[in-house]
Amino acid sequence: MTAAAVGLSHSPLIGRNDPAPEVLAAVEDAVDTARTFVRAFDPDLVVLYAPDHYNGFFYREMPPFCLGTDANAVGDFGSSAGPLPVDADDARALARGVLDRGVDLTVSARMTVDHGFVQPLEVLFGGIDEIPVVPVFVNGVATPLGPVGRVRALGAALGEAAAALDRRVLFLGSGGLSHDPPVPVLEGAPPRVADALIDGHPPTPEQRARSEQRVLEAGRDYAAGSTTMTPINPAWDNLVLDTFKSGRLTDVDRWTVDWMGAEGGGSAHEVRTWIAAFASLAATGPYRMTSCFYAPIPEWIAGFAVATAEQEPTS
Ligand SMILES: O=C(O)CCC(=O)/C=C/C=C(\O)C(=O)O
Ligand SMILES: [Fe+2]
Repeated sequence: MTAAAVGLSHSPLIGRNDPAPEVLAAVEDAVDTARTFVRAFDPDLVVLYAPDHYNGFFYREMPPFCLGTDANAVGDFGSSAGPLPVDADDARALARGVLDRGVDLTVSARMTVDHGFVQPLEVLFGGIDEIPVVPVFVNGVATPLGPVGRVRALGAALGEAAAALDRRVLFLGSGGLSHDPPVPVLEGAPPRVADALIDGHPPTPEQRARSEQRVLEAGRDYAAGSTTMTPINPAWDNLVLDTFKSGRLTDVDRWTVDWMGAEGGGSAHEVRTWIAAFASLAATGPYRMTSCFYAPIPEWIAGFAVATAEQEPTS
């Protein structure tokens, strides 16, 4: 088995509230580097770790992580809708492998996913149906959140299980570093919002358009400097990226939920997807980061990063 990893921030504001042309050009360059890396690696399976934003997972029962043997995208924020080409046999084998290694993984035979899953497939592969995937939801939004070390354990167990497949596997983590976009919170929510977060009533097109407009306005306000959101934190983002770069992944076991939220804002927990992806790669042997780009981009409400990593060649 051959493995590689990519971490890629997502934002619903990409293409809708873009930064200055020179910033956009730098991001496009970095994403191009990642695309070239992926093309050269030529994966035949993508294990995609991504969060959800109350489109597929709700408080009626909110797992810390869940592997899909089948998945359908809702098409929020202009992302593609429809089925993901899930490799159900590999998905089942990986689920068994993770459970065998003592990580209590939830499995879904009909997973609903949103832009968190779709955007990296569109950005890196040009669409959602270009490559077989095994989608793995990693909760990075809905509190309470469990210990970060368990996410590392999930990634490691899945990486070990993947090593048994005769595959070229790309572990892909989707999510921002420090960022605090307007995502609804159950605690203190008005009854109508709480009901939606618990039961997951699919929004009407008008409701979806209103919440997308809210995020767009928040991005504009944030870029203009008038906001109450937690600021993007480049120092923390660089600490996080250095952790992946150095391979000192056990450091994350000391990261607390409170610390991450205080340093990086309410959606900083999405970086759990990167932790899972790098832990999966690390479980297959030593790795090295081959590219790493970072920029704080207020227009996207994102500490935005893209990084690629490959296995160290064996001598
Ligand atoms: O307001 C809503 O109902 C949805 C908000 C939402 O989905 C925001 C998503 C933001 C990100 O995915 C992000 O910045 O990571
Ligand atoms: Fe997100």
